[in-house]
Amino acid sequence: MATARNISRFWEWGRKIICVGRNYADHAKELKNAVPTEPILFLKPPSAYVKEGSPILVPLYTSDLHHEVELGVVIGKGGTSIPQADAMEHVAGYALCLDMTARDIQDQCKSKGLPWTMAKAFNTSCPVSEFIPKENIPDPSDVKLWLKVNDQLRQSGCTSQMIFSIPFLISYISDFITLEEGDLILTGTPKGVSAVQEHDELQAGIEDVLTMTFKVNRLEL
Ligand SMILES: O=C(O)/C=C/C(=O)CC(=O)C(=O)O
Ligand SMILES: [Mg+2]
Repeated sequence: MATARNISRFWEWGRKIICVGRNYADHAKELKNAVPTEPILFLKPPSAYVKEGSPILVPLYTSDLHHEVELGVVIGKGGTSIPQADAMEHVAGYALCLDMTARDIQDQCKSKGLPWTMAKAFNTSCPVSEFIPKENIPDPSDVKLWLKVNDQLRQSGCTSQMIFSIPFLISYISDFITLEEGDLILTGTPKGVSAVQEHDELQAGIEDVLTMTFKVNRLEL
């Protein structure tokens, strides 16, 4: 008999991870990019997930791995062409997420006009916290996020700074990618992204909600 899947373990479901890029003007500017007029999207595979207790692995081909702290939205009810007014009914909850990015590889991809897959979608590129039920974040448009590397504050931002809101993103994405229960949307990072090294400890948090900690290791051959 099939057992019911539990949304609080969404990372085990094998669903897609849809990421929004340059959704904070301060981050777009720090990397010398234009502020977008439409959402910029890319994907990570489910093999990108890593949970606390397991390390973030630096791919062998990068020497500039960056952290990006982001609010993740966990989809509870799937849909296509979801109206913005109904979008929040499709949210089961949230997760604190890191969009680990091989910045040197991303820069190479950008200059060659190639997709960002090697820079963004490698194993362990999506560290995630525990599932946060929707009720625990009554106003997702006013959530304070922070990230420290070895106890030094690197990122501090608020979802109120997002260019495209969560309801808008859900509606926009669902117009051409059907959203399914268990999908995760990464909503973009505020400024302060920087490089991490082997043996670093990353600590990130959502103010008044939760914190999470990850060690960085280099992938062994
Ligand atoms: O365009 C760039 O140089 C970099 C963009 C990103 O990495 C976008 C994000 O992932 C983000 O803004 O969160
Ligand atoms: Mg990102």
